[in-house]
Amino acid sequence: MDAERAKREELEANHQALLSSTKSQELNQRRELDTALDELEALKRKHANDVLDWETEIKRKERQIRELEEDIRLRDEDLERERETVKTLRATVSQQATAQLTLNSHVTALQAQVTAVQIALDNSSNSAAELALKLEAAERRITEQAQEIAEAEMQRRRLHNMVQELKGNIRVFCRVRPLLPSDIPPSVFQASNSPGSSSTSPEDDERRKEMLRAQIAFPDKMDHKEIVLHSSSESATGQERKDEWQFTFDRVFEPHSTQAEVFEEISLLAQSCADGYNVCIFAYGQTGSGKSFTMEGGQTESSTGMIPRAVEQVFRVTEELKSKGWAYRMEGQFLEIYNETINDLLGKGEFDKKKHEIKHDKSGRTSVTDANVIPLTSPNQVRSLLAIAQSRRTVASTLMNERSSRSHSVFTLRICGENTATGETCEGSLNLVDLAGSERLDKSGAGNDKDRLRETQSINKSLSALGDVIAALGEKGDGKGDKHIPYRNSKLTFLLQNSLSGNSKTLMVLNLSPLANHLNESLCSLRFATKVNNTTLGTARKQVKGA
Ligand SMILES: Nc1ncnc2c1ncn2[C@@H]1O[C@H](COP(=O)(O)OP(=O)(O)OP(=O)(O)O)[C@@H](O)[C@H]1O
Repeated sequence: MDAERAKREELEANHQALLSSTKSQELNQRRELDTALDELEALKRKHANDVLDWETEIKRKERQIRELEEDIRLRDEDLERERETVKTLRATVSQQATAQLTLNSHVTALQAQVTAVQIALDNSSNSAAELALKLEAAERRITEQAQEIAEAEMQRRRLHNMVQELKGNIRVFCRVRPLLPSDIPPSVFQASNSPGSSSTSPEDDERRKEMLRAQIAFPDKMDHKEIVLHSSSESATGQERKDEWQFTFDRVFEPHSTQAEVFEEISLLAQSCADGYNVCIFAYGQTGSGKSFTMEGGQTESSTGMIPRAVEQVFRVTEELKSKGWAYRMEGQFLEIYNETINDLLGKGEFDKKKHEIKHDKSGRTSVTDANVIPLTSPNQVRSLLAIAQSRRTVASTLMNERSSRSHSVFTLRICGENTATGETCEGSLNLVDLAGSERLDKSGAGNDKDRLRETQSINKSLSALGDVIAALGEKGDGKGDKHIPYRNSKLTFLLQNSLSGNSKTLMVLNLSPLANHLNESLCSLRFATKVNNTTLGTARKQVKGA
């Protein structure tokens, strides 16, 4: 029994020990469990945090993905466009390539042509070189011949000049101006353009112009010395009456003659003032007949008048004579004679109020008191002086020419030369005179206007004084040595006294209007010029020519 008890006790003890060990084990396990639970809790929290972080990250990534997807979409679009462009470019490149091929074939064809042309050109330049040589030789020949012709012409002119001088020192040229558009009354054109008119052809216009023209013929086609005027009229008995007037002058210029052609004939005369002659060139004729055009000319090179051409010629000659030891001094004076009063056209101010007097000294020099005498250094300077003078000229309106010059203008170029090598000196003068219109009273429309009447009377007085002086000089040449020369009858003749007598050379250019309306005026002018032409100035007698 004891044993059983002991055993039971042992068992109880063991059970007790086991229980306590189990208890402590349980305690331990519980502690471990708590720790594990704590850890689990911490892990759970961490996990929740991690989950939150991941969710945020995922959202960010999703946004990035969306952005990337948009980017990709845009890029795809770009790519598509680029592809289209590439496609178009490929098509263009392919077209260009085709065009290039075509061009290449053209270029090849052109190169072949160029080669052919080059060969032809080489051949041509060889023949051109040969032709150039021939041309050069021909040009040389032509230049030589032209020089020979010019020398022969100069010789002819000199001989002609000598013959003229032997005949006497007064010459008369006659120049007929062309018909101007301003000569044609508007009614002529109205008639040709009126609705009822049967024809408007240029031939008809020409025929109508022909009716306005005076019948003037120039029969002498060789020497150009004759002019013939015709007129036909009806007599009181109804019969047709034909008249013809024939005149001969030293030279007759037809309407188409140029300023250069007229000057050619007077160039020797102009240059002889450098040899010490007194030269006087007058332009005579009715208003509007072309005196100012002949003497002063127009604005263009070809229409330059006798005054600027003569001045240029004198400058040229004096320049040429420098090589022969001559030195020249030139001076100019430009006067106007209006109503028998002298105006200085080179004076200062708008109007010349000074009273000028003409003086002749014993040595044959003429001077005008208080008139400006300007040293001349170049033709250009003379041109500007002429322009100043022109603007100062007295012009007034008459029925016959709107810008009618109612005064005489006298341009004087005085030239003094000295030859330092030979000791010679010479003094000459060139007077270029643009006379006032020569028409008679009734035609100029002066009848009703007192001032115009006075102008016309003084113009007529001085022109007839000029005629009388020339006639008296002619009679003196005829052997009536003591013949009185009425220089003092007009300012014009008194001013030109020394240039009209002695060794002076005088040329009168008679200007004529081409109009039938002016035929009577033209006849008066032609008769006056014939009287002058039949006069002898100087030593020899001029031959009388028929009129
Ligand atoms: N040979 C010509 N060629 C062309 N036009 C000319 C010619 N002669 C004259 N004329 C023109 O005729 C018109 C009248 O000429 P200009 O004024 O020279 O006449 P004028 O005789 O000097 O007249 P005025 O006595 O009034 O001075 C001008 O318009 C001028 O340009």
